Amino acid sequence: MNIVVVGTGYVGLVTGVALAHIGHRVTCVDVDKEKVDCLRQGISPIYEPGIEPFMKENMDAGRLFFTTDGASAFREADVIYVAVGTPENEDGFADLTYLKQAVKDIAAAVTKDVIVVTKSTVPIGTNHEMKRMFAELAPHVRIEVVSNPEFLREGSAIHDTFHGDRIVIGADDERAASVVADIHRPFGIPIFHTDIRSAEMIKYASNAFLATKISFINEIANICEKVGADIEQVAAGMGMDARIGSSFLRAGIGYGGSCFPKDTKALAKIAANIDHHFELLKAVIEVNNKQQRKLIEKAKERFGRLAGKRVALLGLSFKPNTDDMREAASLVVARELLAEQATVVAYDPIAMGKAAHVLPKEVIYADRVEQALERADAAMILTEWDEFRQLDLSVYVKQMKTPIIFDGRNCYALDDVKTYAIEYYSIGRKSVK
Ligand SMILES: NC(=O)C1=CN([C@@H]2O[C@H](COP(=O)(O)OP(=O)(O)OC[C@H]3O[C@@H](n4cnc5c(N)ncnc54)[C@H](O)[C@@H]3O)[C@@H](O)[C@H]2O)C=CC1
Ligand SMILES: O=C(O)[C@H]1O[C@H](OP(=O)(O)OP(=O)(O)OC[C@H]2O[C@@H](n3ccc(=O)[nH]c3=O)[C@H](O)[C@@H]2O)[C@H](O)[C@@H](O)[C@@H]1O
Repeated sequence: MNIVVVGTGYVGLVTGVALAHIGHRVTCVDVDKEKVDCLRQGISPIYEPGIEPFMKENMDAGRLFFTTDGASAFREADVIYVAVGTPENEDGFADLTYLKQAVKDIAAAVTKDVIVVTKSTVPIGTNHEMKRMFAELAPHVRIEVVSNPEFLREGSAIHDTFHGDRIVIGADDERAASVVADIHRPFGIPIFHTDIRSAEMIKYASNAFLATKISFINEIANICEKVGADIEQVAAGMGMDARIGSSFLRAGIGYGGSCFPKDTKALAKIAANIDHHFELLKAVIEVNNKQQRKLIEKAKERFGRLAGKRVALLGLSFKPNTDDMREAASLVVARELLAEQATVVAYDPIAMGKAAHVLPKEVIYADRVEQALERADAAMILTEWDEFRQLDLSVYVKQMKTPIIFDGRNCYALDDVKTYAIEYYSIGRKSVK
């Protein structure tokens, strides 16, 4: 099958490489020339574990190509996957500018019938709007539109693509649905066939539900702190109930990333547009906004004023194993610390390059974790990188002016911390003083 993937971001690149790996001829198209130049040299513009060798293997096998020339690629395509960004608009709704441009580009180029598969997360009704646009802009060919939302996580994107829980295919046309199902069958993942609108909703509902789990466990953690219970124990005990499930019960400083924040807001907006006030989801968002500030609150309680304090920020990306800074808690924490006139020294094993573009310019960057901790009055752990989890706790004692840790990701066992002269504040657990 001759497949084209539009957009070479986290979703497009991983989808393209995976489809090439199972034997298709895949051309990935992006409007960003720099990205395409990089990709052609076998260099991934994003940090995603395992992606580069995987790319190279399929490029060398003559199955994977990268281009900015969408028109030529579209003309040859049997199936076109659309994986462009659908970021948040000013009013919280999904911005469909890139998607609509991709539709126009495809419509202007195709000369034969083709199936367009939407991987991008799009509001309910968007695939039908795309179909309408295709009918208007390219009446000479038949373009079927299939919704195939993506559920991969950054940092484990390749694993998720080959070991996902389900592949959702939303289609009006049975033939198009079966072509897309055949493409995906080699992954050996259960395929769920449904209508287009339900497929679009499955994506938003799934992300909103996972975000709800996180805000729920964070609220329980906040209560645990006040009643003397331990959130790690509580989550473990809850998770043993198969109806609840043990995943997504890690308390912390809230969810970030390119999708939960934008997709929860978009779903609330989709609901509001039809006069449904999604109170539960609004509370999930509100709880998350507060939770991202939790360590600042704790530090203020401990120090009173933060002015003049030197604070080491450990971890800048929104989660480990990615360099993605979109909606990372570090953005909120760094800004607030600087507003309180603290000095911020930051370290991240992978994301510092990207962080420097989006964090305030006053942030100082350290080359190593030890350097970030040097002479610090406090350390704040924002991302649970293995490097921090495995760090010998004596390093905090040795390097810091005062070894006071505010751990937003519960990286250390309380019993371990207690064996050092460390003051330790984490989420939903007793403080160690
Ligand atoms: N990042 C993630 O983990 C996941 C993202 N999604 C959804 O997938 C979609 C893509 O997300 P990401 O991969 O993170 O986006 P991204 O922002 O990393 O990449 C999008 C790419 O599309 C390119 N692009 C934009 N307009 C184009 C056009 N007309 N022609 C060709 N290329 C074009 C951009 O240059 C960029 O390289 C979004 O709707 C997102 O909500 C869904 C599941 C997971
Ligand atoms: O639509 C998307 O883009 C993707 O969004 C999430 O994936 P991702 O954002 O890459 O990462 P997650 O592992 O879900 O983490 C999201 C955020 O939640 C936080 N989180 C996660 C789990 C948890 O128990 N507690 C918690 O605070 C993480 O620290 C992170 O900030 C979903 O897990 C994917 O299924 C989905 O495809």
